[in-house]
Amino acid sequence: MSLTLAQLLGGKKADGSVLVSGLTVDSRAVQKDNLFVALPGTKVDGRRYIQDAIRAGASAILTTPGVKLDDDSFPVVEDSNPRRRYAEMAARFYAAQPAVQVAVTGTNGKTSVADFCRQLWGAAGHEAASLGTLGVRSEVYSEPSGLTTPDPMGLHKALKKLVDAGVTHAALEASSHGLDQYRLDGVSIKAAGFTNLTRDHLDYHKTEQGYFYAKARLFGELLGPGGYAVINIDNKWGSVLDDIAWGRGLGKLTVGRSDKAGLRIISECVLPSGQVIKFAFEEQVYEVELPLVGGFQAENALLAAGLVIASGADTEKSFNALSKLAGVSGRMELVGHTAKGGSVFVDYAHTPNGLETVLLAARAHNPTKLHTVFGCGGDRDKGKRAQMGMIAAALADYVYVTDDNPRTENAATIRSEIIATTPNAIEIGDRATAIAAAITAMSAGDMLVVAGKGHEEGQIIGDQVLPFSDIETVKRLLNEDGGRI
Ligand SMILES: CC(=O)N[C@H]1[C@@H](OP(=O)(O)OP(=O)(O)OC[C@H]2O[C@@H](n3ccc(=O)[nH]c3=O)[C@H](O)[C@@H]2O)O[C@H](CO)[C@@H](O)[C@@H]1O[C@H](C)C(=O)N[C@@H](C)C(=O)N[C@H](CCC(=O)O)C(=O)O
Ligand SMILES: Nc1ncnc2c1ncn2[C@@H]1O[C@H](COP(=O)(O)OP(=O)(O)OP(=O)(O)O)[C@@H](O)[C@H]1O
Ligand SMILES: N[C@H](CCC[C@H](N)C(=O)O)C(=O)O
Ligand SMILES: [Mg+2]
Repeated sequence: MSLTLAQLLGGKKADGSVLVSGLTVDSRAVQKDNLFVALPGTKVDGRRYIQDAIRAGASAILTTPGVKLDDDSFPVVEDSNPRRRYAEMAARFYAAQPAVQVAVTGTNGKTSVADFCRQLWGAAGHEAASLGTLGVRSEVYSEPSGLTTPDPMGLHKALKKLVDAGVTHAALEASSHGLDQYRLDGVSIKAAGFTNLTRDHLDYHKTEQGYFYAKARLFGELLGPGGYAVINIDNKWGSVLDDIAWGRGLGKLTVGRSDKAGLRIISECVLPSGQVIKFAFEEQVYEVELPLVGGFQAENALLAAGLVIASGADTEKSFNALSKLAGVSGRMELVGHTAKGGSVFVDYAHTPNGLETVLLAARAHNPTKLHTVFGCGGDRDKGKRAQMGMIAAALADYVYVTDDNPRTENAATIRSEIIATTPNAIEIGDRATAIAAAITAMSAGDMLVVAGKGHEEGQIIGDQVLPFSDIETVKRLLNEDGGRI
């Protein structure tokens, strides 16, 4: 499959004889007639590899203005924002996207909301997909993913595969890195969702404002005229996005517990493995039994309902389908019970607010004692560590500090940065041993939340990924303990 460079530029002036067989940002992956996108990176300058790419068979280059090539007749597209241009070109290259697409951003809850949208559309009879941390998921086509928001070529290739397989509705996760790097700028979005914004990724964005601006691009730039902004307004940043949406004349639906929310949670009644939620929408009050644990899951489920309704789904059917939602792997997932009668949950909380939220959700079930096992990822925002330690110390009765994905950092150093604020923590570096110690210590009526890795099936140590799953580890230990799954 090849297009001309002129076609990729959307009819803008360019040599119609230059053929492009694919696009890539990595000179090492260049194949014959590929367009190489030479990007100034955060670690190295991709523009240094232009000659390598030409030697490997590239037919054209996309890069920033002012780059001099050995052969000045070689086709070069200059753009002061090459990442955005790359995303637009990737969209033209694959030229197929599901007719109804929504994107969701926020620090916590993106994967859950995207998954719930897929399920709600599925219940309405649509062929639907979700794309994000859990990969590309649909009944007809699935693939694993490396990134929450994939690189534009990977993303548009997946969207085309979904369309070819018959998918008409898709929910995409928009990570702050993805938005900041314009990965989604070629995607047509009917509605955009916001869950919340709390501390994360300050290693990359530096300040909370910088982090917010990246997320705000979804509402301020990506969502086109006629689009719908579906915003949880319980968080202060939600109101700012609400103003942005108002200023741009976008459709708006606010969600949350606030009196001002258009889709408003009135109350929740906790059940052993779910909750009854009462909520109001357009002068009507609804009551639904939601088979998901935790108030935050009610917020995510209603945001998903808001997104599917804003993008055309039937209101009553969407609300009714909430009672059939399946939990998302590794998100407040009840894995089983110990022989003595304690319950064990696996959750993906990897931010201070995420950990606080799940521990409070667990507390709402009145456990006799609350235990938690967690660590923090290496090569990621270090400021989260002391905050997560403090939160665990305040909210759990027993805290086990263990390893998450140390990546290239020293695991013991990461643990010590957490333990600095949780002095009574039990430190056990080996994650399976830490989970085993917590399970052994549990009594009847206790709860354990194993946090941080959720659905993950590997532990990243150095540049190796070793097989490891919290869910499988808990199952194995509960079996050994004589408990039930
Ligand atoms: C920090 C970050 O987001 N980095 C992204 C960024 O890379 P970079 O600018 O740092 O790349 P670099 O290493 O400096 O290299 C610059 C350029 O030179 C190229 N290069 C490099 C060497 C060479 O020999 N030839 C060559 O062409 C590279 O391909 C690159 O295009 O741009 C690259 C594409 O050009 C992305 O692949 C890369 O994502 C990396 C893989 C990554 O790990 N990103 C993570 C942090 C991420 O995006 N995570 C979010 C999750 C966040 C959340 O959950 O909230 C996600 O969406 O998954
Ligand atoms: N609405 C919410 N408010 C606060 N915490 C939440 C909320 N939703 C999820 N969480 C917490 O965040 C964890 C991750 O949830 P989820 O995977 O849906 O988020 P995400 O935004 O996709 O995360 P990532 O940034 O890794 O892609 C959950 O396991 C839970 O601990
Ligand atoms: N998308 C998140 C995932 C974190 C998961 C946690 N297990 C870790 O490794 O820090 C990030 O890249 O920050
Ligand atoms: Mg996610």
